Amino acid sequence: MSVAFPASHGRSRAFVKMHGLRNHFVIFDRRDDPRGFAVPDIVRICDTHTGVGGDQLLTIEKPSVTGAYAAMRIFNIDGREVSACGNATRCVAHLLMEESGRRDILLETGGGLLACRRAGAMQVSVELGPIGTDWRALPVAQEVDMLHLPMESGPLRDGAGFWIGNPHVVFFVERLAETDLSRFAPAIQNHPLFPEGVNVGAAELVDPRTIRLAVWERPGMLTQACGTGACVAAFAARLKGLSKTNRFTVHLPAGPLEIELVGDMAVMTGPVAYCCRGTVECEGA
Ligand SMILES: N[C@H](CCC[C@H](N)C(=O)O)C(=O)O
Repeated sequence: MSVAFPASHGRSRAFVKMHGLRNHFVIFDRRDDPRGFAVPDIVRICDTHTGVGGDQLLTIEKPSVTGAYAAMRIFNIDGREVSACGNATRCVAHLLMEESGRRDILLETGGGLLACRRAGAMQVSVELGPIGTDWRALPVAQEVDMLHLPMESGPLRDGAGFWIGNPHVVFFVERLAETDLSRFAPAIQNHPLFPEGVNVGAAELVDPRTIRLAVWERPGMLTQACGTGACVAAFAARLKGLSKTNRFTVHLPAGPLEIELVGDMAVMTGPVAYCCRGTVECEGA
């Protein structure tokens, strides 16, 4: 089945909107469309009041590496391009597997070439990693112990930092329900040690294979789910010696993701869904 993007005319551009655990995305196919998106367009399209509404805008592009079925570019709601998004990867992989009739594809992203495969009618698995533990990868402005970051904000203490295509820090807390992330995470996200900012997770280890997680994403918002954050929380639990298992269920505000750790890779499995499709007006770039 081919994915029916509506026809684009003039300034109107066809989109498909999808969500992965309510982390929602406005997706455009640029494989045969040279027009880019200006920052004000991205901001307006992602805003529910002026556009479609989404946590990120995604574009599907022609791949530049052999073996990749397509490439995906990812833009935050402030128009800044970022290099990874786990939930978006599942959504776009699903769309492209429907288009091609394939059960697995390689998707090129700024954060690497990602192996994606069907795990159910509306379930997709993605291999994310290798997860970087070097301070230079995040990046951090100076050498620090990445498993014990030298900063704190309220209940957020003794965090760990990782690169999984994008930068994350995760803090284990006693009780997530009592952790006001929107109050304490901005000081971490904007800490001078993180010249490119960072996605900030608060995780509660419920039992050795169950984590509750909330993520304050760049550029400064709580999302209903964060796939890369879930992988990093599971990886951090193991590296910090809090758990010895390889298989975790990570419960995000909108529901669970299954994470399997294989060496320094994380295989994330979770749902995808279509929201709507249509056209939106753009100035273009
Ligand atoms: N929600 C996404 C992560 C987006 C991260 C992005 N906000 C950044 O600035 O790196 C996920 O499912 O992995």
